[in-house]
Amino acid sequence: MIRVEDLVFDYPGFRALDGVSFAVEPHSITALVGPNGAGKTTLLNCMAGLALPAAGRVQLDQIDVHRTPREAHARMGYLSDFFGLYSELSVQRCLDYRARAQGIPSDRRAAAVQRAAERLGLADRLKQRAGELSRGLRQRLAIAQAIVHEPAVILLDEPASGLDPEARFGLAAVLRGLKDEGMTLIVSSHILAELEDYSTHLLVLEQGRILDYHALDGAPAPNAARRFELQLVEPRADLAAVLTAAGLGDVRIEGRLAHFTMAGDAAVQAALLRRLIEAGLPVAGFAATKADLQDAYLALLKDSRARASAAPHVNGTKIQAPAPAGPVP
Ligand SMILES: Nc1ncnc2c1ncn2[C@@H]1O[C@H](COP(=O)(O)OP(=O)(O)OP(=O)(O)O)[C@@H](O)[C@H]1O
Repeated sequence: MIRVEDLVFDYPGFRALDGVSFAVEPHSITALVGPNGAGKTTLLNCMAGLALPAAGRVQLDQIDVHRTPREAHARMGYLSDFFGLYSELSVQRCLDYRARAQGIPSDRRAAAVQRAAERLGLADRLKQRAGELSRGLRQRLAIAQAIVHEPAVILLDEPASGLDPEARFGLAAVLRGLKDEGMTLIVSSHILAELEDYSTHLLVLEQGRILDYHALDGAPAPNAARRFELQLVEPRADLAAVLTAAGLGDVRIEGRLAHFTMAGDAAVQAALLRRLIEAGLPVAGFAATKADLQDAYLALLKDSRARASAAPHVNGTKIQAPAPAGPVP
């Protein structure tokens, strides 16, 4: 659906994207994460055709975004991290204005405005001025503007920034809803806890390069070790010994809770549970724990930085002048 190939983007004297390649599946939500300055906004700007890369290309279906940007924009919505709204216009006029800008014919415009407002939960605010809306509703209006032309893909740069927990929760539901209706979303954010709730893929960028890109909702590999939590009715002094004797890895005990890793399918889990009960442990609960996206992300960055500092030459983000030809003095 979207294919990014060997993308390189330079600001004067500074390489912000360095050989970025990935492909986005249709009807997915890709969480784009990375430290400040990693290149997320630059990547989204390139994907939206708003910044021209020094090398590489972005394709939306078969359309080259930089060669035929208008064609691409007809199928794409984009929300900048610093979006502006016409605060004196009503919600309806804001959406109508954007619908006109997108070239939606006049006989379809009112329906497009209504549909976008409904999708974002703004149908009862159409007469209200944009400047009177709360921050959360302004964010929704900005997204409604970005999807008024029913794009297949929407790129959102930090849509949750500045929102309170309730508004962020509402935004997550909106994004899930757009995906369920068939859109493909790429969302940059620093709020990993929420991304985990609605994203299907995670793309980690650091210093202009992809550090990791994987699906979040896929079933774990059959033999992959997973983390489990065991709850007892009351603490037991022999808990660690029983778990270690059962061959479990990375055993950690906190009162009546134990965490450990193990590989294996449901039959292996059932056998372990039977063994624990036969050992006399008062088991109150036993389940695989959800992977913590934030922990995984921080571990990834730590690992990458450790590798970078160990390497003799880090591929720096400063653009180096080519080495002069000829003998080295
Ligand atoms: N106009 C510019 N001129 C020079 N360098 C720039 C310019 N805009 C961004 N940069 C640099 O490019 C790098 C990538 O910036 P970008 O804004 O894409 O990162 P980001 O991951 O979106 O950061 P943040 O999470 O802070 O929004 C940063 O080091 C930034 O300082």
